[in-house]
Amino acid sequence: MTAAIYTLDQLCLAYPNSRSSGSVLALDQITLAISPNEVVGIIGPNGAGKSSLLQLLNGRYAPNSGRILLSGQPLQQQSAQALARQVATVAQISSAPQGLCCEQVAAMGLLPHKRWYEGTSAQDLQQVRLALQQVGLADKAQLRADTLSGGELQRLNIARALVQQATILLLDEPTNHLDVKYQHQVLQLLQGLNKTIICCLHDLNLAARYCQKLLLLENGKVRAYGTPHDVLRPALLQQVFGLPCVVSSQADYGWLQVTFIPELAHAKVGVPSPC
Ligand SMILES: Nc1ncnc2c1ncn2[C@@H]1O[C@H](COP(=O)(O)OP(=O)(O)OP(=O)(O)O)[C@@H](O)[C@H]1O
Repeated sequence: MTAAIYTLDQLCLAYPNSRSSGSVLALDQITLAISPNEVVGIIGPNGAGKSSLLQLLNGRYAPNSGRILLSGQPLQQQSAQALARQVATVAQISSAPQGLCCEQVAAMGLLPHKRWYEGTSAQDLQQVRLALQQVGLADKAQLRADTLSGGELQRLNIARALVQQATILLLDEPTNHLDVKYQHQVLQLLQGLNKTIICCLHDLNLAARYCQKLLLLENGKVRAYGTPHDVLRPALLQQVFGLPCVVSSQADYGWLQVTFIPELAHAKVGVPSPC
Protein backbone atom coordinates (compact mmCIF):
# COMPACT_ATOMS: atom_id res chain seq x y z
CA MET A 1 0.00 0.00 0.00
CA THR A 2 1.31 3.49 -0.92
CA ALA A 3 2.19 5.71 2.05
CA ALA A 4 -0.25 8.59 2.48
CA ILE A 5 0.93 12.04 1.43
CA TYR A 6 -1.39 13.64 4.01
CA THR A 7 -2.50 11.99 7.23
CA LEU A 8 -5.09 13.93 9.21
CA ASP A 9 -5.74 12.77 12.72
CA GLN A 10 -8.70 14.13 14.69
CA LEU A 11 -8.21 17.65 13.35
CA CYS A 12 -10.28 20.43 14.87
CA LEU A 13 -10.26 24.07 13.85
CA ALA A 14 -12.22 26.81 15.62
CA TYR A 15 -12.44 30.49 14.72
CA PRO A 16 -13.08 33.18 17.31
CA ASN A 17 -16.72 34.23 17.22
CA SER A 18 -16.87 37.90 16.21
CA ARG A 19 -20.05 38.52 18.27
CA SER A 20 -19.22 36.72 21.50
CA SER A 21 -16.29 35.42 23.47
CA GLY A 22 -16.99 31.89 22.15
CA SER A 23 -15.75 30.22 18.99
CA VAL A 24 -17.08 28.73 15.74
CA LEU A 25 -16.07 25.12 15.22
CA ALA A 26 -15.24 24.96 11.49
CA LEU A 27 -13.67 21.49 11.44
CA ASP A 28 -14.57 18.76 13.86
CA GLN A 29 -12.49 15.62 14.36
CA ILE A 30 -11.33 15.14 10.77
CA THR A 31 -9.47 11.86 10.37
CA LEU A 32 -8.43 10.60 6.94
CA ALA A 33 -5.49 9.74 4.70
CA ILE A 34 -4.86 11.12 1.22
CA SER A 35 -2.80 9.04 -1.21
CA PRO A 36 -0.19 10.67 -3.45
CA ASN A 37 -1.06 11.55 -7.04
CA GLU A 38 -4.80 11.38 -6.53
CA VAL A 39 -7.29 14.04 -7.52
CA VAL A 40 -9.43 14.64 -4.43
CA GLY A 41 -12.52 16.82 -4.56
CA ILE A 42 -13.80 18.42 -1.36
CA ILE A 43 -17.55 18.92 -1.64
CA GLY A 44 -20.28 20.07 0.71
CA PRO A 45 -22.67 22.98 1.30
CA ASN A 46 -21.63 26.58 2.02
CA GLY A 47 -19.91 26.83 5.38
CA ALA A 48 -19.15 23.08 5.54
CA GLY A 49 -15.46 23.75 6.19
CA LYS A 50 -13.97 23.11 2.73
CA SER A 51 -11.80 26.25 2.49
CA SER A 52 -10.80 25.94 6.15
CA LEU A 53 -9.49 22.45 5.48
CA LEU A 54 -7.36 23.74 2.58
CA GLN A 55 -5.89 26.38 4.91
CA LEU A 56 -4.82 23.64 7.31
CA LEU A 57 -3.36 21.55 4.50
CA ASN A 58 -1.20 24.45 3.28
CA GLY A 59 -0.05 25.32 6.80
CA ARG A 60 -1.62 28.79 6.83
CA TYR A 61 -3.72 27.85 9.85
CA ALA A 62 -2.74 25.56 12.68
CA PRO A 63 -5.33 23.15 14.06
CA ASN A 64 -6.66 23.76 17.57
CA SER A 65 -6.22 20.06 18.19
CA GLY A 66 -5.24 16.95 16.26
CA ARG A 67 -2.34 16.67 13.85
CA ILE A 68 -1.44 16.73 10.17
CA LEU A 69 1.41 14.74 8.72
CA LEU A 70 2.77 15.73 5.31
CA SER A 71 4.76 12.87 3.79
CA GLY A 72 4.98 11.38 7.28
CA GLN A 73 6.37 14.56 8.95
CA PRO A 74 4.38 16.94 11.18
CA LEU A 75 3.34 19.76 8.85
CA GLN A 76 3.61 22.46 11.52
CA GLN A 77 7.29 21.72 12.00
CA GLN A 78 8.20 22.42 8.36
CA SER A 79 9.57 25.81 7.32
CA ALA A 80 7.50 28.08 5.06
CA GLN A 81 9.98 27.58 2.22
CA ALA A 82 10.03 23.79 2.59
CA LEU A 83 6.22 23.81 2.53
CA ALA A 84 6.11 26.07 -0.55
CA ARG A 85 8.35 23.63 -2.42
CA GLN A 86 5.83 20.87 -1.77
CA VAL A 87 2.48 22.63 -1.70
CA ALA A 88 1.08 25.30 -4.05
CA THR A 89 -2.24 26.99 -3.33
CA VAL A 90 -4.66 28.65 -5.73
CA ALA A 91 -7.01 30.77 -3.63
CA GLN A 92 -10.73 31.21 -4.26
CA ILE A 93 -10.68 34.97 -4.64
CA SER A 94 -7.59 36.87 -5.62
CA SER A 95 -6.72 40.14 -7.22
CA ALA A 96 -3.81 40.54 -9.58
CA PRO A 97 -0.73 42.37 -8.34
CA GLN A 98 -0.95 45.90 -9.78
CA GLY A 99 1.22 46.72 -12.76
CA LEU A 100 2.80 43.29 -13.33
CA CYS A 101 2.44 41.47 -16.64
CA CYS A 102 1.17 37.89 -16.75
CA GLU A 103 4.65 36.49 -17.29
CA GLN A 104 5.89 38.27 -14.14
CA VAL A 105 2.96 36.99 -12.08
CA ALA A 106 3.47 33.40 -13.24
CA ALA A 107 7.21 33.78 -12.51
CA MET A 108 6.33 34.45 -8.84
CA GLY A 109 5.93 30.67 -8.63
CA LEU A 110 9.74 30.43 -8.92
CA LEU A 111 10.31 32.22 -5.59
CA PRO A 112 10.41 29.15 -3.27
CA HIS A 113 13.21 27.74 -5.46
CA LYS A 114 15.37 30.87 -5.53
CA ARG A 115 17.79 32.61 -3.24
CA TRP A 116 17.27 36.37 -2.93
CA TYR A 117 20.20 37.19 -5.22
CA GLU A 118 19.28 34.75 -8.00
CA GLY A 119 17.67 36.15 -11.14
CA THR A 120 15.44 34.49 -13.71
CA SER A 121 17.33 32.11 -16.01
CA ALA A 122 16.46 31.21 -19.60
CA GLN A 123 15.28 27.83 -18.29
CA ASP A 124 13.01 29.56 -15.75
CA LEU A 125 11.53 31.68 -18.49
CA GLN A 126 10.89 28.59 -20.60
CA GLN A 127 9.08 27.00 -17.64
CA VAL A 128 6.95 30.13 -17.14
CA ARG A 129 6.03 30.25 -20.82
CA LEU A 130 5.12 26.56 -20.83
CA ALA A 131 2.80 27.07 -17.84
CA LEU A 132 1.12 30.04 -19.54
CA GLN A 133 0.67 27.91 -22.65
CA GLN A 134 -0.81 25.06 -20.57
CA VAL A 135 -3.54 27.36 -19.24
CA GLY A 136 -4.21 29.01 -22.61
CA LEU A 137 -2.61 32.38 -21.80
CA ALA A 138 0.49 32.30 -23.99
CA ASP A 139 -0.80 35.19 -26.10
CA LYS A 140 -1.38 37.34 -23.00
CA ALA A 141 2.11 36.86 -21.49
CA GLN A 142 3.04 40.54 -21.84
CA LEU A 143 -0.37 41.97 -20.88
CA ARG A 144 -0.89 43.53 -17.46
CA ALA A 145 -2.43 40.90 -15.16
CA ASP A 146 -4.76 43.51 -13.59
CA THR A 147 -6.52 43.84 -16.95
CA LEU A 148 -7.47 40.14 -17.15
CA SER A 149 -11.03 38.85 -16.79
CA GLY A 150 -11.90 36.80 -13.69
CA GLY A 151 -11.55 33.53 -15.62
CA GLU A 152 -8.23 34.53 -17.16
CA LEU A 153 -6.93 35.56 -13.75
CA GLN A 154 -7.96 32.20 -12.35
CA ARG A 155 -5.97 30.48 -15.09
CA LEU A 156 -3.00 32.75 -14.44
CA ASN A 157 -3.04 31.73 -10.77
CA ILE A 158 -3.01 28.10 -11.84
CA ALA A 159 -0.02 28.86 -14.12
CA ARG A 160 1.82 30.38 -11.14
CA ALA A 161 1.07 27.22 -9.12
CA LEU A 162 2.40 25.07 -11.99
CA VAL A 163 5.62 27.12 -12.10
CA GLN A 164 6.01 26.51 -8.37
CA GLN A 165 6.51 22.83 -9.28
CA ALA A 166 5.04 21.63 -6.01
CA THR A 167 3.96 18.00 -5.84
CA ILE A 168 0.67 19.00 -4.20
CA LEU A 169 -1.76 21.57 -5.59
CA LEU A 170 -4.54 22.90 -3.37
CA LEU A 171 -7.23 24.76 -5.25
CA ASP A 172 -10.29 26.51 -3.88
CA GLU A 173 -12.99 26.39 -6.56
CA PRO A 174 -10.58 26.28 -9.54
CA THR A 175 -13.47 26.44 -12.01
CA ASN A 176 -14.95 29.65 -10.55
CA HIS A 177 -15.34 32.29 -13.26
CA LEU A 178 -14.40 29.83 -16.01
CA ASP A 179 -16.57 29.24 -19.04
CA VAL A 180 -17.55 25.64 -19.72
CA LYS A 181 -14.65 24.96 -22.09
CA TYR A 182 -12.05 26.19 -19.61
CA GLN A 183 -13.74 24.38 -16.71
CA HIS A 184 -13.03 21.13 -18.50
CA GLN A 185 -9.66 22.26 -19.84
CA VAL A 186 -8.38 23.25 -16.39
CA LEU A 187 -9.64 20.08 -14.71
CA GLN A 188 -8.21 17.93 -17.52
CA LEU A 189 -4.91 19.76 -17.14
CA LEU A 190 -4.89 19.18 -13.36
CA GLN A 191 -5.86 15.53 -13.82
CA GLY A 192 -2.97 14.96 -16.24
CA LEU A 193 -0.27 16.52 -14.03
CA ASN A 194 0.53 13.38 -12.03
CA LYS A 195 0.46 15.42 -8.81
CA THR A 196 -1.69 15.28 -5.72
CA ILE A 197 -4.57 17.64 -6.46
CA ILE A 198 -6.97 18.63 -3.70
CA CYS A 199 -9.69 21.02 -4.78
CA CYS A 200 -12.94 22.37 -3.39
CA LEU A 201 -15.71 22.05 -5.95
CA HIS A 202 -19.35 23.08 -5.81
CA ASP A 203 -20.18 21.42 -9.12
CA LEU A 204 -20.80 17.80 -8.19
CA ASN A 205 -20.83 16.71 -11.82
CA LEU A 206 -17.37 18.11 -12.47
CA ALA A 207 -16.26 16.52 -9.18
CA ALA A 208 -17.69 13.14 -10.25
CA ARG A 209 -16.07 13.43 -13.66
CA TYR A 210 -12.54 14.44 -12.65
CA CYS A 211 -11.90 13.33 -9.06
CA GLN A 212 -10.77 9.88 -8.02
CA LYS A 213 -11.85 10.53 -4.46
CA LEU A 214 -14.47 12.80 -2.96
CA LEU A 215 -14.58 14.13 0.57
CA LEU A 216 -18.06 15.20 1.58
CA LEU A 217 -18.10 17.65 4.49
CA GLU A 218 -21.08 18.90 6.46
CA ASN A 219 -20.85 21.24 9.45
CA GLY A 220 -17.13 20.60 9.70
CA LYS A 221 -17.51 16.83 9.85
CA VAL A 222 -16.68 14.13 7.32
CA ARG A 223 -19.94 12.66 6.01
CA ALA A 224 -18.26 10.42 3.42
CA TYR A 225 -14.86 9.86 1.83
CA GLY A 226 -14.26 7.52 -1.07
CA THR A 227 -14.77 7.13 -4.80
CA PRO A 228 -17.53 9.15 -6.50
CA HIS A 229 -19.62 5.95 -6.52
CA ASP A 230 -19.14 5.59 -2.74
CA VAL A 231 -19.99 9.21 -1.97
CA LEU A 232 -22.58 10.38 -4.49
CA ARG A 233 -25.56 8.51 -3.07
CA PRO A 234 -28.94 10.20 -3.50
CA ALA A 235 -30.14 9.73 0.08
CA LEU A 236 -26.88 11.07 1.52
CA LEU A 237 -26.78 14.06 -0.88
CA GLN A 238 -30.40 14.87 -0.06
CA GLN A 239 -29.58 14.86 3.67
CA VAL A 240 -26.51 17.04 3.27
CA PHE A 241 -27.70 19.50 0.62
CA GLY A 242 -31.37 19.46 1.63
CA LEU A 243 -32.66 18.80 -1.89
CA PRO A 244 -33.89 15.61 -3.53
CA CYS A 245 -31.72 14.37 -6.36
CA VAL A 246 -31.21 11.55 -8.78
CA VAL A 247 -27.80 10.08 -9.54
CA SER A 248 -27.40 8.42 -12.91
CA SER A 249 -24.49 6.90 -14.74
CA GLN A 250 -23.51 8.59 -17.99
CA ALA A 251 -24.29 5.85 -20.52
CA ASP A 252 -21.25 6.10 -22.82
CA TYR A 253 -18.51 7.04 -20.36
CA GLY A 254 -19.70 5.72 -17.00
CA TRP A 255 -19.16 8.79 -14.84
CA LEU A 256 -21.90 9.83 -12.49
CA GLN A 257 -24.33 12.65 -13.04
CA VAL A 258 -26.17 14.30 -10.15
CA THR A 259 -29.38 16.18 -10.88
CA PHE A 260 -31.04 18.00 -8.02
CA ILE A 261 -34.81 18.13 -8.43
CA PRO A 262 -36.37 20.49 -5.84
CA GLU A 263 -39.83 19.73 -7.29
CA LEU A 264 -39.54 16.14 -5.97
CA ALA A 265 -39.73 17.50 -2.43
CA HIS A 266 -43.33 18.52 -3.11
CA ALA A 267 -44.31 15.55 -5.30
CA LYS A 268 -46.99 13.38 -3.76
CA VAL A 269 -45.64 9.94 -4.51
CA GLY A 270 -48.34 7.39 -5.35
CA VAL A 271 -51.16 9.93 -5.64
CA PRO A 272 -52.46 9.97 -9.23
CA SER A 273 -52.62 13.45 -10.68
CA PRO A 274 -56.12 14.74 -11.45
CA CYS A 275 -57.25 14.52 -15.07
N1 LIG B 1 -12.00 33.92 9.43
C1 LIG B 1 -13.09 33.38 9.96
N2 LIG B 1 -13.58 33.82 11.14
C2 LIG B 1 -14.68 33.29 11.71
N3 LIG B 1 -15.37 32.27 11.15
C3 LIG B 1 -14.95 31.80 9.97
C4 LIG B 1 -13.79 32.32 9.31
N4 LIG B 1 -13.60 31.64 8.14
C5 LIG B 1 -14.60 30.73 8.08
N5 LIG B 1 -15.40 30.83 9.16
C6 LIG B 1 -16.57 30.00 9.46
O1 LIG B 1 -16.15 28.64 9.43
C7 LIG B 1 -17.12 27.83 8.79
C8 LIG B 1 -16.50 27.12 7.59
O2 LIG B 1 -16.16 28.10 6.62
P1 LIG B 1 -15.45 27.70 5.27
O3 LIG B 1 -15.13 28.97 4.54
O4 LIG B 1 -14.34 26.78 5.54
O5 LIG B 1 -16.61 26.91 4.52
P2 LIG B 1 -16.72 26.45 3.00
O6 LIG B 1 -17.23 25.06 3.02
O7 LIG B 1 -15.44 26.69 2.28
O8 LIG B 1 -17.86 27.43 2.48
P3 LIG B 1 -18.17 28.01 1.00
O9 LIG B 1 -18.72 26.86 0.22
O10 LIG B 1 -19.24 29.01 1.30
O11 LIG B 1 -16.93 28.61 0.44
C9 LIG B 1 -18.28 28.75 8.43
O12 LIG B 1 -19.23 28.69 9.46
C10 LIG B 1 -17.63 30.11 8.39
O13 LIG B 1 -18.57 31.13 8.71
